[in-house]
Amino acid sequence: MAASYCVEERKACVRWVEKYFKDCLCNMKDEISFSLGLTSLVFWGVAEIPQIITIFRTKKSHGVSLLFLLTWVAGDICNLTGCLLEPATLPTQYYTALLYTITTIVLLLLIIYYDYISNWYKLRQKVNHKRDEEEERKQLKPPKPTYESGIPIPNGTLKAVPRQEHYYMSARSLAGSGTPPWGTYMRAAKSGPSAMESIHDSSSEDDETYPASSKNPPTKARPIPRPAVGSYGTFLAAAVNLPLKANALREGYIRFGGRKLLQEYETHSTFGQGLGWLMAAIYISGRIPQIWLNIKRGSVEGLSPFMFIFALVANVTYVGSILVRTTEFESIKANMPWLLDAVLCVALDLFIILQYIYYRYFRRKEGRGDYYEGERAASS
Ligand SMILES: NC(=[NH2+])NCCC[C@H](N)C(=O)O
Repeated sequence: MAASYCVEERKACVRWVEKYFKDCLCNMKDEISFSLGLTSLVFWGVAEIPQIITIFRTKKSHGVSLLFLLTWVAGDICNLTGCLLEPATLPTQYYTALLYTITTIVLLLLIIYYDYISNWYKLRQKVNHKRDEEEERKQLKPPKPTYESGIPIPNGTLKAVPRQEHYYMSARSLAGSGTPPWGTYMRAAKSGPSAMESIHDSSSEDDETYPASSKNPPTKARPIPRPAVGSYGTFLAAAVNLPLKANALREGYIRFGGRKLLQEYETHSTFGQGLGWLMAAIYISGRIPQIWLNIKRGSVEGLSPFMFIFALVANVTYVGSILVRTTEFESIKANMPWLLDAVLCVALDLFIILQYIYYRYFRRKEGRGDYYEGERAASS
């Protein structure tokens, strides 16, 4: 790639920055701006890691507001698109947006796992365990035969059948019916002939009849076939490709002098600006659920203060990177949603950090916070 040249400074752009960030550093101001942008990128890259660790350690996510994280993801989508469409934004802004979108999605998946999937799995295990116990108990103590209840057996003489026998027979008759188990058609369509083979295999197993007096009655649950993993692979490939495509779009804009070109297409810029303002509104309002959650719980247990400290540093350096680069009114105006958002988020993060200090160190001593209650319960 041919290095670009700063006409004003009469020197080549910094090569690696141009190569990897598509940015040209001509002078000291550009270099400071880029360093600040890079600092912001690093801080955003690590900001959510302390919260991820806290959730991993406690296996609970009750300290962080799910709504707050959802607003982050919604804001991130607007941000990414806005950065792509607004030519006045810096390349580091775009890469930062890409990075924190990924870390927030990881954090969100972790919360969904601990709050929903893991709980649901534990509950299911409990239910299964209970059912197994009940079944075991039933088998140890077979119920007394009843002669009034039960489904009449076709071709059968009207003789009294003990209840337990009815249970085995009806289960077997279901297994032997022409209806294949749920999902087997799907497996056949996905995996072709080999799947058909396995279906036949399993149905031949089903066809085996177990005498009612057999020592091993067919009480074992039949495994339900799972869908093939291929479809997840397709999804993953598409997801990985998406940022690359977005990047290509951005690269295309830049290569063809896109920043200037896009400025000529007012509609793009207006749309980018609109998304920028929407993003700012979403990000700013997103802090409210977290502040409210802290107040409601009267505690900050399970919340990592480092997430907000790092976010604060990241937002300050982000503002710095924009303002150091240019003080031209036009550029500042175009970057206004990003600047305003970062400044207001700094103020709100400061508030959350103060909340943290209050609930963690002052309220605790007063004996009203969760910590105090928890400690009291543990010591008693
Ligand atoms: N997923 C993220 N971390 N997004 C970054 C949000 C940036 C925004 N200025 C804020 O502090 O809320």
